[in-house]
Parts: sequence; C-alpha cells; structure tokens
Amino acid sequence: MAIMIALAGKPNAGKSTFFKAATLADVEIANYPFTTIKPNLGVSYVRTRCPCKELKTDCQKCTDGERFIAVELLDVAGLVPEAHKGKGLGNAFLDDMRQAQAIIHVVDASGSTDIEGNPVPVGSYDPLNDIKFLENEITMWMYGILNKNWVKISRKTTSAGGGRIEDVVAEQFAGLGITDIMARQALHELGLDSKSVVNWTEQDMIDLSDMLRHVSKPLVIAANKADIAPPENIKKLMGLEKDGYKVVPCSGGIELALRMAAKNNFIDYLPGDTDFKILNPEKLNAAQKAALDKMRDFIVKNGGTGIQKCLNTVVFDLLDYIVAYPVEDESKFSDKSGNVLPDAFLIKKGSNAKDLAYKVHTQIGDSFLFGVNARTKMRLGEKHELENNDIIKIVSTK
Ligand SMILES: Nc1nc2c(ncn2[C@@H]2O[C@H](COP(=O)(O)OP(=O)(O)OP(=O)(O)O)[C@@H](O)[C@H]2O)c(=O)[nH]1
Repeated sequence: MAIMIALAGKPNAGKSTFFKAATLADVEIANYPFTTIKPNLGVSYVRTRCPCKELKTDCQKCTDGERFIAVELLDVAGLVPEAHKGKGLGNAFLDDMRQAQAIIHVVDASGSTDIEGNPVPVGSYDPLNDIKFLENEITMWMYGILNKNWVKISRKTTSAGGGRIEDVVAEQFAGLGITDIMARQALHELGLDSKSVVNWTEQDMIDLSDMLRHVSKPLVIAANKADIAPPENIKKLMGLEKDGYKVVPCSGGIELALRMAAKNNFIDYLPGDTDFKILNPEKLNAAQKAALDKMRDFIVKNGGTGIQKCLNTVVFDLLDYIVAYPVEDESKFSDKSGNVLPDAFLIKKGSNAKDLAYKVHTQIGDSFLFGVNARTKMRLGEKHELENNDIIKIVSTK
C-alpha cells in the first residue's frame, strides 16, 4: 500500500498551489500504478540519496544521484470552522482524511487570510490560531463517531464475554488506521479502562479522540507563504517545535514557479535543491531575471523552498520509513537484465528482509528463505532489522 499524505488547511492557505507544485514532476521516475483516480489525488515524491554514486555504478533511476520515490498526495477540501458539524464541505474534508497516514497542515504564515480564508492585510491574522483549529476539527469529528456508536461500544465491552475496550475502539476506527496497540496506549495514558466505560464523561471521550488523532494522523506544519510572511510569524510558528511539533517554513508559490521554469528548460532545478542554474540567460527578459533572483534569495536563505522538506519530514521523521533496494544480482546490484538498483521501496523502520520480500510480491514473501546484504554479502534472517539504504537480494523458493 502506498503512503498517502493529506494536505489540509483552511481555504486560501495555499493547498492547491502546494499540491500543483508537489505533483508536477520533472524528474526521472518509474511509472506509478494508480489505484484510485481522483482529481485531488496526485503522485508526489520523497527525495533520497541514491546509493549508486557511493557504489560507483550507474543507475537509470536517479537524477544526479538523487532518487525520487513515489507517495500519494491528497488535496483535501478547505476546512472551515465547525466542519465536523457539516459546515462548508465539512464531512467531505474529514472523510478524505480517513485514508491518509499523515497530514501536512498548510498554514498561511503571512497572516493574510482570516480563519475562514478571507483576505485580510498581511500580518493582521495570527496563524497560531489555525493550529488548534485544525486539530480540534479532526478531534471533534472523531468524537462524533465515538459518541454516535457509544451505546454499542459500551454494550460490547461490558456484556459477559464482551471484547476488550482497545479492540472495540480500534474496530470502531479501523477505517482510520487505528490499531488496538494505539488504542491501548491512548487509554492507558488517559487512565481509562473497560471497567470505567459506563462512567466515562463527554470530556473523557473527547480526550480519547484527541489522543487517537495524535497517534493516527501525525502532522507537519507547513508555514506557507514564507516568502511574504513577517519574520515574527515564522518565529512564532517555529516556537511550536518546543511543544513537539515539526514546523517547516515554505513557499508553495516559489516551488511551483521553479518547477515550471525547470520544465520549460529555463533553469536546472530539482525539487529540494538549495539553488538553481539558469540555462539560457539570454532568453530571459529583465522581469523574469528579477523574479528568479528573488526566488534564489529565498531558497538560498531557507535551504530550499521547504516543499520537499515537508514531504521528507512526514515520511522519514513522522512515519519512520527507511529506503531499501531489492536486487536479484547482488554482485552487480541489479535485476536479471542488469538494471542497477531498479526499485526503491519505502519500508517501516524495524522491517526485515522478509517484510521487504512481501513488499516486492506476496508470493516472494510467502516463499522467503533469507536475504543477502549486497554490500557485505552477509546472509540476513528474519530477525535482522534492515537499515536505511540497504541493498538486499531476496532468496526464496520461488
Ligand atoms: N506569496 C505567496 N502566495 C501564495 C503561496 N502559495 C499560494 N499563494 C497564493 O495564495 C492564494 C491561495 O492559494 P491556493 O493554493 O488557491 O489556496 P487553497 O488553500 O488551495 O485554497 P482553497 O482551494 O480555497 O481551499 C493564491 O492567490 C495563491 O497564489 C506562496 O507560497 N506565497
């Protein structure tokens, strides 16, 4: 299953621009099999250093040693206050969110849009307000689900031979990716158990929903429109990091302009680069040059536009994925036809060679014997945890 990331935020925060930028690919990439075709679902990429350079071989799957691995990006409808009660596109927004493993919360850091997305003078709205607002909408939506099914849940857990509370809660939220382990952890932290179910207050249920939101939908804050944001707003948003948030100043607008310029061969730029090269300066007019200079200032100062960083932060930091490269010929790091490092897979940290085998194909997983680390030629059993950038030959009976 592909990783799906939701882009969420209030109207006019810049989600569509972010989405357009992040899904406009101009890199060497493998065909991506779409499972669902929806206008607001696109393919984006995380960027990682391809091992081919270190191995001094040539692969056909990276650009200048930078490998782009597909993830799905979902542009969800703009969120307005009380969406959980059905306001605006309310439930459409929240239903979209179900399938996502994590959220990029696009915040208008410039403070030029109010809570409903209406334009206001730059700096006049405090973007900190948006953080709790989005979290509250998701929490209250989950609380709504819990509350609606409350009678059923309490009956299931209190009747003779009834289920464990964590299983019942997990079952209720299965569509949201909540496991019994997550539910147990949340219940434990709140000091709630099956025995007390009948005495749970509304606040207990809201707290549980909030905790489950936190574990099942981790989020990164994209402090967007950083190109026009007052520095104190960026500072304020960055201050959230001390509360455990991940915050990335970014500009979807600049990323989109740079990707378009690269696509049209005006510049040499890869998503995530911290600078770019103008290819044919003589073809640019003064206004275009000035615009590119301004964008260069921004990315040099900020270490990129921040868009790639948002995606990488979600996948590698929040969701704890690593990259592994399955190969068939461990001496050439290639498949049978000699294609070097033909595939890159995102797997959860803690995975072993057998888990990787299942990612490649269910049959290969089922008939897994052992893995071979292509660099060291060491045999890897099922207990051996893979490391980031491992290149693995899978030996199976098939
Ligand atoms: N300066 C600046 N403006 C931006 C940036 N990203 C988006 N904008 C502008 O902000 C406005 C809203 O952007 P959209 O991408 O349409 O916002 P949205 O969140 O998708 O809005 P809805 O579709 O209404 O939910 C547009 O005028 C964009 O040009 C940015 O990084 N910098």
